Amino acid sequence: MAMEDPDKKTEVVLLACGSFNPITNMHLRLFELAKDYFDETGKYKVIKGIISPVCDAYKKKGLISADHRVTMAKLATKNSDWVEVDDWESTQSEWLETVKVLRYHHQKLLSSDPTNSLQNALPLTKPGRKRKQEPNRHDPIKKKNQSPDIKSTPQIKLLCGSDVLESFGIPNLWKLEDITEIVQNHGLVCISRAGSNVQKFIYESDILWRHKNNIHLVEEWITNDISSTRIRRALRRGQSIRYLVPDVVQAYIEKNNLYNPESEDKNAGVVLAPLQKYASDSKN
Ligand SMILES: Nc1ncnc2c1ncn2[C@@H]1O[C@H](COP(=O)(O)OP(=O)(O)OP(=O)(O)O)[C@@H](O)[C@H]1O
Ligand SMILES: NC(=O)c1ccc[n+]([C@@H]2O[C@H](COP(=O)(O)O)[C@@H](O)[C@H]2O)c1
Ligand SMILES: [Zn+2]
Repeated sequence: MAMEDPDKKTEVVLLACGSFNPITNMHLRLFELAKDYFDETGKYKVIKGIISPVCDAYKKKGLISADHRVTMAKLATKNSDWVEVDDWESTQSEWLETVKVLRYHHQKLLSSDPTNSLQNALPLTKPGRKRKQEPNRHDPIKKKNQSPDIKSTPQIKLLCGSDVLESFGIPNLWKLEDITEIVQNHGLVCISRAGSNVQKFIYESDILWRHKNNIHLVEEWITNDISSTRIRRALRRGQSIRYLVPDVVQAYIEKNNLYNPESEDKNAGVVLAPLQKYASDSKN
């Protein structure tokens, strides 16, 4: 039997995309749950977590400005030594598909990796020269053949709750090619509730079933139904949100009076960006 070599663990970066309107303790828990899961496999090492708040052009009802959402996420992760906030997606003027955010962070990891010879040979910014898609390192054989001092670029996996996975089934919300690229080239980590039917959902989808080895289901045993919607609702009703969001986030919300009936009316009656995009696609 092969001995476990800690140096040969596959490094993983977790990327969570969402509104974070506002960030809650549960969002932070997602990262801890996923990290524990990967640690326990003995095969992966989570080296970083990235929170990427969606941009304002997503047009979700009640979505307050990205500036505030990013600031709150940064406050919430100030004490974490491995989870950080990236504002690249949030500062885009148009809504971006999640797969594009994954691609961006994958490229960023490649370009920051000094041991990556592909990167040295093909500069990212070279115009008119299309980079070949970097093969992912899901092949354990390939990994074993690498010399121990050469670290492969980490894999970047999309971290989400089961509602996001199940939203793959909503018509005109996700493109099949995007779902395919996410599960085939990157991977998905889904935090699910005990007894949730994510497994059935995967079973019923040919594409998810084909790539089920790249979909990690993490069971959340200490269940917690905190959601941003409920936080905003409590705030509108003047109820306490203490212990549901970090104290610094609560203080920031109160100081800036971020959530009220008016803010909840933002984008009322506006169609969500992906629905707008793909519904018009299917008409053309
Ligand atoms: N209680 C939870 N359990 C599992 N996943 C969660 C939970 N709350 C949020 N998530 C996940 O966090 C990510 C960001 O979600 P989002 O910003 O929509 O937060 P939310 O709390 O679901 O907000 P909203 O109520 O506005 O939809 C998503 O992947 C979502 O599935
Ligand atoms: N086709 C897509 O890539 C697609 C569709 C719907 C939502 N999303 C993303 O999923 C996340 C969902 O966030 P909410 O649960 O707050 O709506 C957002 O980051 C959004 O950009 C992506
Ligand atoms: Zn949500």
